[in-house]
Amino acid sequence: MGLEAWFMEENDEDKRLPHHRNPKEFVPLSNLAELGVLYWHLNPKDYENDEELRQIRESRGYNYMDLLDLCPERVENYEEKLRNFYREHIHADEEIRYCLEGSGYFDVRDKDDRWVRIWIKEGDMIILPAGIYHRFTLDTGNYVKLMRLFIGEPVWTAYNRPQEDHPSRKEYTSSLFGKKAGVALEAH
Ligand SMILES: CSCCC(=O)C(=O)O
Ligand SMILES: [Fe+2]
Repeated sequence: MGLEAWFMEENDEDKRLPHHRNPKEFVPLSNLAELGVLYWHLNPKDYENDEELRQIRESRGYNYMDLLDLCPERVENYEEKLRNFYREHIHADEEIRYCLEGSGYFDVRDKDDRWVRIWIKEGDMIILPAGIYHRFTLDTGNYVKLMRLFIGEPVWTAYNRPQEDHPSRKEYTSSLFGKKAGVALEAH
């Protein structure tokens, strides 16, 4: 069990297809952790009474919660939203998503700027750190229901790439590569 993630083959095929490389190149959870991506598997059937979810929310301060039922009937400007989700972007805050039904792909950039495709399914909860370049698409199942969590009043503002001067981006890259490297480069 666990989350599946892999290096993407970038081509013009439908973004909802898996885009595996040939041969497939899976990315272990430990590599995602190095990028600051956190993961839990929870029981989505009883999320209202889930003690594990309650503890995660409490320890990380996620007092805001809402549900995003990603289907044309329930979401205004559905096509436009999906297009925007798939534009490479960052946020000033963590992006916390818990999959209650369906599935989809979160793509994140690794240290070498390669796309890693993360397949989230029912019960998967992931946290993307502030400042990580990412995007989202449905898979060929065409449906997902997500819980969104946040600390305080939610801000979903997306800053499209490039954002190298954005404070959250700078903080993220220095957490990845170490502050010393950044200082050494600036001294030149
Ligand atoms: C459908 S939730 C994931 C899309 C995304 O990256 C965002 O909401 O910022
Ligand atoms: Fe996002």
